Amino acid sequence: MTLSTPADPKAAKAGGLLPAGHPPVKAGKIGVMLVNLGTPDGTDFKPMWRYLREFLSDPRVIELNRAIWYPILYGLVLTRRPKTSGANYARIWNRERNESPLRTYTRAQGEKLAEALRDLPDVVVDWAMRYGNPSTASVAQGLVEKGCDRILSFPLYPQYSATTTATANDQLFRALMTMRAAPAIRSVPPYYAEPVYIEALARSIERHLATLDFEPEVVITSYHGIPKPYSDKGDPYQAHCLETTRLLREKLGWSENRLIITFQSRFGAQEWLQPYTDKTVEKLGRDGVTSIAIVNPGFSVDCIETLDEIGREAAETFHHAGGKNFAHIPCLNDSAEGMAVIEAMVRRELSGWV
Ligand SMILES: C=CC1=C(C)c2cc3[nH]c(cc4nc(cc5[nH]c(cc1n2)c(C)c5CCC(=O)O)C(CCC(=O)O)=C4C)c(C)c3C=C
Ligand SMILES: [Fe+2]
Ligand SMILES: [Fe+2]
Repeated sequence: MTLSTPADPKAAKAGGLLPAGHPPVKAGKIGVMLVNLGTPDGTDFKPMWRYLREFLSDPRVIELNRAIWYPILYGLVLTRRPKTSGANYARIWNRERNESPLRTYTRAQGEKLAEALRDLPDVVVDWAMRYGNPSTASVAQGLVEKGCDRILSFPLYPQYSATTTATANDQLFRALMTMRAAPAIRSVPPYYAEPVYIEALARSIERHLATLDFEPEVVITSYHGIPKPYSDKGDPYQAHCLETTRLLREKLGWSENRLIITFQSRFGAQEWLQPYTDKTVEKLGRDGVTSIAIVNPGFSVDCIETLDEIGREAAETFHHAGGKNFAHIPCLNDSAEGMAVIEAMVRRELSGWV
């Protein structure tokens, strides 16, 4: 069959040259997909078990040999953790929507981004999770069905780690494996040093500190940790975190003693990146520091790790160690500063496609 160049290029995009009987070809749209980590569908044992099983079965997250890990996972972790973690999630649950804050904020980011990109009529925005719902596969499929033959995926992690960014990308490509007409893919790179991100963090910190009735002597930038061996083997995550904190310190004009870096959320027995957040908070309290604030630059939205582990646990640790004033600075979430970062990254990475 000879195909001739159509007078209307849009007709070619829509499959205008197809032989009779060929299924319609949907094309011409560009999907933008925000991807966050994932979260349980409920706080009861079953949904917690399902979420933790999917998360902790990911070999990017737990690198142990499966023959060693699965008996521990199924015999120890999944028999206890769904209950204890579920109780923590219950404390921060968004009861109005019956969902976790991570999902509420990620949805809000998606909706606000769609609004901000209204000048790009061929762009369709959606949001997905690496673990749980809405799944990466279902959202990618939905975008393709809407006519997206290109998808820009945005793993919402400012600092790259194989345990987060890489596995989000893996999951998207895994979804493409079952598609006959798979879209072209671009992925937003880590943005740990982007001026728009550093500026947003600095403005957000200043704005929240101005609302406090005390001035923190020390502000901690607390990042989710990873096991130290992952870092030693070449995961650039620690370097990205150190650079974000350095640039933030520079932007705020603060000293190395005023803005410090720690790592939180240890899991399992091995050593994780240090210094640990909980130990540091305890030491500051014991050393006579009376006022501190903690900010979580590595979390795009507030979640169990920021609201409960920092907002509740770290505050308790500090008070028990003798500290007086504690503040948790919210994540960028869907604030104007936060949306400026997401929009700037997306517009830049869409170049050549729109
Ligand atoms: C070995 C285990 C884990 C690694 C490695 C890990 C890396 C990592 N995680 C985040 C971001 C988040 N983690 C969250 C929750 C969470 N993380 C782990 C374990 C590892 N994370 C567990 C078991 C959980 C579930 C909660 C619990 O049971 O303690 C979340 C919050 C999700 C939510 O629903 O609110 C985020 C976000 C990063 C950035 C990271 C490595 C850089
Ligand atoms: Fe985690
Ligand atoms: Fe935690």
